[in-house]
Amino acid sequence: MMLSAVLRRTTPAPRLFLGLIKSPSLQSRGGAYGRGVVTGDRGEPQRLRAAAWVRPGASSTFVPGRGAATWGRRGERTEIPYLTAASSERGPSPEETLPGQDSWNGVPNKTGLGMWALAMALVVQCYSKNPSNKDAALMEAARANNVQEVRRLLSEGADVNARHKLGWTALMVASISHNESVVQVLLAAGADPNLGDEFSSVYKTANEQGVHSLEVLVTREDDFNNRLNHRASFKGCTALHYAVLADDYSIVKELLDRGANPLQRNEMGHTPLDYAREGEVMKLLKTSETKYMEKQRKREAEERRRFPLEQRLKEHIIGQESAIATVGAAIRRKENGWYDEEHPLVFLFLGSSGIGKTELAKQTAKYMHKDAKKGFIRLDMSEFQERHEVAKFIGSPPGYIGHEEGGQLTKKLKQCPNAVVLFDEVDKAHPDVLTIMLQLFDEGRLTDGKGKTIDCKDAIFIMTSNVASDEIAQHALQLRQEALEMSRNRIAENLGDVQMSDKITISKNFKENVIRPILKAHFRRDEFLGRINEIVYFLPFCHSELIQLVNKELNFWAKRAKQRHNITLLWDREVADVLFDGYNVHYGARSIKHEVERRVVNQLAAAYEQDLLPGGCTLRITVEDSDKHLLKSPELPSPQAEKRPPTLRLEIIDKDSKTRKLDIQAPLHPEKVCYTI
Ligand SMILES: Nc1ncnc2c1ncn2[C@@H]1O[C@H](COP(=O)(O)OP(=O)(O)OP(=O)(O)O)[C@@H](O)[C@H]1O
Repeated sequence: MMLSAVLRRTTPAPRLFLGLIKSPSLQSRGGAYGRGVVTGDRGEPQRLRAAAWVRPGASSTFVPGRGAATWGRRGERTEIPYLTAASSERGPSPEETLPGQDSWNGVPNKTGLGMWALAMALVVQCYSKNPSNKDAALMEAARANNVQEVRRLLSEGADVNARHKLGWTALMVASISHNESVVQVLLAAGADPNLGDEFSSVYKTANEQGVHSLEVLVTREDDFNNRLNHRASFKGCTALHYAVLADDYSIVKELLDRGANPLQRNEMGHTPLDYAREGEVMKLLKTSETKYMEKQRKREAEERRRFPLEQRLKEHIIGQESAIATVGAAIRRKENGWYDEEHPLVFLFLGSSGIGKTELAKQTAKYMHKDAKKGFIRLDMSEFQERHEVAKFIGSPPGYIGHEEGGQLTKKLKQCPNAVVLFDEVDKAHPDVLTIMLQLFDEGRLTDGKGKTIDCKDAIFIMTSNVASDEIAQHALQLRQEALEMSRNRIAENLGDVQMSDKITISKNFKENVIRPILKAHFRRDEFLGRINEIVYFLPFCHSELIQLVNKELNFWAKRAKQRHNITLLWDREVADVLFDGYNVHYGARSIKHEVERRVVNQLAAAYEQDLLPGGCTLRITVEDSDKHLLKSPELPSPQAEKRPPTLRLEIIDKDSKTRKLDIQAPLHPEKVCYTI
């Protein structure tokens, strides 16, 4: 079924025939489905190709050299220009017709057959025998099974993985054409057997590239063969897919031995095995799949051991160590097969705004899926507050508006049933939506508005909520304050080596006695809470984490300054202490981002606009009156701190290391005020 979908139908109508002319003395070979090939034996002429659509039953006469094709019925002629480049060769006389023309266009030219020829003929392309482009020549040699030429071109620097402008590689061409020796030479030269074809179908590729579909068809059929269905999509097909389509055992084996991935899917989601016929090739692919899976599993396990998930997450997320540890442990259980296969993993992320809940979900999706776009589904649950919005979630039933569109969740889950799904602000969702989610978490499947069931036991569901965030923040601040007090006392009592630790963990007691009742009151359903595998707590940032966040943000802008304006941006250590003052526990890391934009980036932009920043300069951010600035912890507001707020200034470091403060005019009062924030 699958195979026949990509192989051509046997009675196509209208038919296409092609003419390839190599020299004036013409011969023709009849081909299947009306394909005609005209070849010659004199000189080293240009190769010309022409194509025309002919309805079955029409007769045709091919008149090369005069720039016209004639399709006739009992001698009537309709002339269509088609061979503009033919004049470069000594052509046959205009009236010369092709021997065997009846067979090469595949239709009888006897009387009584109507010329309802829809004929459209055109010049497609003109190739010289020795194309200056080595990569194109390599493709040609691969197609023609010219091993020596392939070797020569490779030794002269042709790119073994170069693509035809329509998307395929020489290895794909050699694989579909049964050219085993060429396949061997290409693989030995480093051809990647796992590259996917960029060619989709004739019509789609023609559309995408803005080329006539006939030109695409002719080119494709020339390099591949005309048994492939030009309506089917070949995007993502590897050389192995093509070797399987050609049912060529030796080439399939060669490719597999050289690292071809038998599990690689094309864009339609099919592996090479899906196209295999019963027999040796199918057997070989089945055993290779099993071996490859085992190898892949070992490689991934090794990778995880060397570079654990927690470490990856910490590269992007500052603090939130216990959240990272909880998520990391659950995913490790799942990856190593220590989990309940009947249910998906469900997390509830709790904490105030801007402290990394969404970021952790995103990074988890990135880790789990190479295709981060499909592998991460995010739904803002505040869009599902009304009962009727359930339909938006899973799709409307038949007869209702939007039935055809499908649901926001179901549509995306269908594309990637093992995605990481983020339900943002789940507390805002209507109870009916929660009921559907409960079914999803419980059974690991979901039925959409069209009655189709999507199995998603392998998905990871993450809900976020700000419910109880004040309680969590207060509790964390209190714990931190207690820890700080204890440290201070120990210092006062001179107890020696005291480590001031910012790290705290929420007690089990607090979770059970404070958080659970709030959640229960909110979600009103024990079974809903019961289906959550892990409730993950996100805590407000401590001092050292805030300094890291400020530096992360400044680094981001320094990178931008370098990339966009070739400006090197440096800053004093105290700058971070000043900027972290902008932290607001209700907005989390976002408040730090805004503070950096307000106090640093605004100055940079104004200085740039006022032409104060020569290209390639080095800038430093400094703190004015830094000695008057007393450090304060965000969670411990101190009354004596900062009587006069410290300001940030930009200075240029000259080549002789001398510094010069920039006089940036405040944009609203350019004549008066100096810009310092
Ligand atoms: N712990 C963190 N480490 C690094 N960056 C962070 C952290 N927390 C937040 N950010 C940054 O702050 C911004 C907002 O974070 P995020 O979207 O994860 O917040 P959230 O906790 O999901 O908040 P909300 O509930 O408002 O959606 C993002 O740009 C993110 O990169």
